[in-house]
Order: sequence, then structure tokens, then C-alpha cells
Amino acid sequence: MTETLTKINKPRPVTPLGILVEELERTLKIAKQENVSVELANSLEKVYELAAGIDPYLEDNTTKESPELAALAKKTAEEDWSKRFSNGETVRQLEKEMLSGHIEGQTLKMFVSMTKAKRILEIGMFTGYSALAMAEALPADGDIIACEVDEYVSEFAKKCFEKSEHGKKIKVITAPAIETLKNLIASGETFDLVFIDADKPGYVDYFKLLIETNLLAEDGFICVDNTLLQGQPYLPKEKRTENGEAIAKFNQTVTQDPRVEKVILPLRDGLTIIKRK
Ligand SMILES: C[S@@+](CC[C@H](N)C(=O)[O-])C[C@H]1O[C@@H](n2cnc3c(N)ncnc32)[C@H](O)[C@@H]1O
Repeated sequence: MTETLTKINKPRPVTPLGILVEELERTLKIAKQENVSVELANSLEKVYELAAGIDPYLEDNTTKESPELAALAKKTAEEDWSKRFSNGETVRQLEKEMLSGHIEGQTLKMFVSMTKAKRILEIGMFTGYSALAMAEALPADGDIIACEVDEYVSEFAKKCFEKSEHGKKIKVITAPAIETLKNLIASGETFDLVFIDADKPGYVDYFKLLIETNLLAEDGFICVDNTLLQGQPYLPKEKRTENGEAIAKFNQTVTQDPRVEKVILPLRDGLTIIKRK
């Protein structure tokens, strides 16, 4: 019973590495059942150990998340997102796996410190993990504008922000991000760091708006999440979902854009960093 419950609560793998480890686990199990040669079994075991050890090692050797971030992650994991959607409380099916989490949160926090960013724009907030992680590294007079389309998660996040001394640096705008971005441009707002983590088909529009206006400061940085989308951009085209196709197009757009420098970090589900040349 306990094992069944653990399996139900265990997040499904949503990164290329997580999926690879799950596949290797299955392969290893089959190999053992089919009594393959000792040489093949040992080789598979070695490959599995190498892959399966990475994420736990990163977790162990990265600064621990704050109690407020840990509480937010726990609350998100405990929420029944399917019920919220079937009750009509959320506009679409959300899931706990959307939360970026410890390693990515600490990475974004480190970028805020490294760039000395004071104004941050987040496109796609969910329950607020990445927004709060970045807020923790902002100076007292720094601020984040977090765009989120879903009323339910906006309220969920705001309640979590109230429990942190850094929550007051975050202003949530609940509306389709493209509308918010256009309003911010019209009022002359500029951001040092932008984190894109919303609807994948919207990524190209967000990117273009950012670099073709003053929304992104002249020396600002854009961080973009899920740019390896479970491996789909580099897997055969016919294996791509709609989101996989959107990310493949986004990556191609950025790669071919001579106005920007870019690098994809193979962190979690892929994190692209972009700056103007
Ligand atoms: C992957 S989650 C964001 C995760 C969050 N950044 C974190 O690290 O925990 C994507 C979020 O984007 C929101 N979203 C999707 N389409 C949007 C849009 N057009 N405008 C604003 N938010 C949107 C979804 O409701 C969802 O909460």
C-alpha cells in the first residue's frame, strides 16, 4: 500500500535525463529477466548508475532551498490539480511537474546575483517557485513582475508569497502574457532579466517582443525554460508533440537570429540563455 502511494505521488519524469533513467531501469529489468550475458548486464548496470546518479548528486551538492520555497513546493505537490481542473477552478489541466524546483530555482537565483538584476519579468509563474527563488536574490528595492493567465494559481502563489519576506518584491499580473507584455511596452517598462516559462507556442512571440522593443534592457538577459522539451527537439520530427514542435521552431528561430548570442544549458528540461550582441 505504502509503495503504491509512493508511486502515485512520485512525479513522472519530465526531463530528457529523467526519461532516460526510467528507460534504462526498464531495459535493465528486461535484461535480467531474459538472462542476457554477464558482460551485457554489467555494461547496462554501469550505464544506469552513471545516468541515475546525476540528479541526486546535483541535489546533494547545491545550496538547500529556503524553508519558504520548500513549503511552496510541498503545497504544490499535495494539490489535486486534476480535481481543480474538472471543477472548473483552473482554465487548463495544470500539474505538479510544472514547478521548476530546487536546482533550477537555485540556478536562476545565482543568475540574479551574477547579473545584479534589479527588475525581473517572469512569463509563466504557476505556483510561484521560480519567482520566489529569484526574489530571494533581489535587493530590497528590486522587483519582479510575474505574468500568469490562471486565476487559481495566481491566488495560490500570492498566499505562498505572503509567507516570505521576499514575497513583497513580486507583483502578479493575471492575464494572457502577450497582453501584459504589450501593456508593459506601452508604459515604457524595462527589465534586466526575463524568464520565459509559459505556453510553448507563444515563445517566439515573447522572444521577438523582448528584443525588438525596450522591454529587455540593452544589456539584459533572457532565460528560457524547457528548450530541450523531453528530448523532442532533437528526436525524429514524427515523435514530437505540438509543444515539442513549438520548441524546435523556437530553438531554430533563436539559433538563426544574428542579433543575439545564445547557449542551451542541459539543465533539467533545458535552459537557454540569450543576450543581445
Ligand atoms: C511551466 S509553468 C511555470 C512554472 C514556474 N515558472 C515555476 O518555475 O514553477 C507554466 C505556467 O504558464 C501559465 N501560462 C500558460 N499560458 C500562459 C499565457 N498565455 N499567459 C500567461 N501565463 C500562461 C500556465 O498557467 C502555467 O501556470
